[in-house]
Amino acid sequence: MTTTPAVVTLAGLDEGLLAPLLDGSALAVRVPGFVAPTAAGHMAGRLAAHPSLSAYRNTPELVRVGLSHYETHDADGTTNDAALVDYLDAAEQAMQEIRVCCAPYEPPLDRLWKALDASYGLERARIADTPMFAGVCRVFPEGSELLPHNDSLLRDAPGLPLGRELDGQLAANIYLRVPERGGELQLWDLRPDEAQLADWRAPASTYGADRRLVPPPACEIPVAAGDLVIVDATRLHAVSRQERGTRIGLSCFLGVRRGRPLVYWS
Ligand SMILES: O=C(O)CCC(=O)C(=O)O
Ligand SMILES: [Fe+2]
Repeated sequence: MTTTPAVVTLAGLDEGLLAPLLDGSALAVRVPGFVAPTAAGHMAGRLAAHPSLSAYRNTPELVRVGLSHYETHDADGTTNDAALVDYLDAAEQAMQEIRVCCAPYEPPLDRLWKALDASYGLERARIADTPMFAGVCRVFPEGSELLPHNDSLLRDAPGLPLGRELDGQLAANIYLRVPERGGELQLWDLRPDEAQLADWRAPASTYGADRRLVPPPACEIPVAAGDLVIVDATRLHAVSRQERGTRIGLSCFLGVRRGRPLVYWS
């Protein structure tokens, strides 16, 4: 078995930002201090007080501002048509409201998207002709965690043509507030297939693996407020328990299509 060097740290958004992930030579790319601490604190405070802050429709332990496409599925994987309509209808307004929470600072995901567009080409993912929502704000309350899982649009939304166009799926996270203890991003050098994931599935979870069954992670990134971290979402990853305090971040997926612009959504 070959091992992948864990984390590439960059001083800023350089041209080759995604190269170590696209060529599979690293598990994560990280830009420490992508958002200044004062700005990150301001955004976290505004987002944590947002009136729409609520739990995922299908994963009650996750709390967010903005809807994730993942929430438009029922437990058996079928699309919930009403949830999909709600998701698409709410997209523009939710993106605007998150930008308002960032003001007077430039919304950090907009800054990332601009840089990726300049380097690789980037467009909003669409369902039929309607742009998808992008840039969910996730709040991890004290005591919460994200079990080991991976993300694949093709698996999670088999009816969506976009899933079949993707050659890869990355996840970008910008951390705005981190707990005093816990909340590390855990990464595995593993791309488990569906049979393996089914064997590992935690009994009470709709999405994640039982930590006692999976091998120890290849690395743990102790994230700091203001950091940008991008990972290959198709590899196993998790967030350790927030032992004390909450963790707040902005997140989107980046779809990789050979010879075509990247696409982004949440
Ligand atoms: O919040 C994080 O650090 C990672 C969350 C995650 O699972 C993802 O972005 O796909
Ligand atoms: Fe994930």
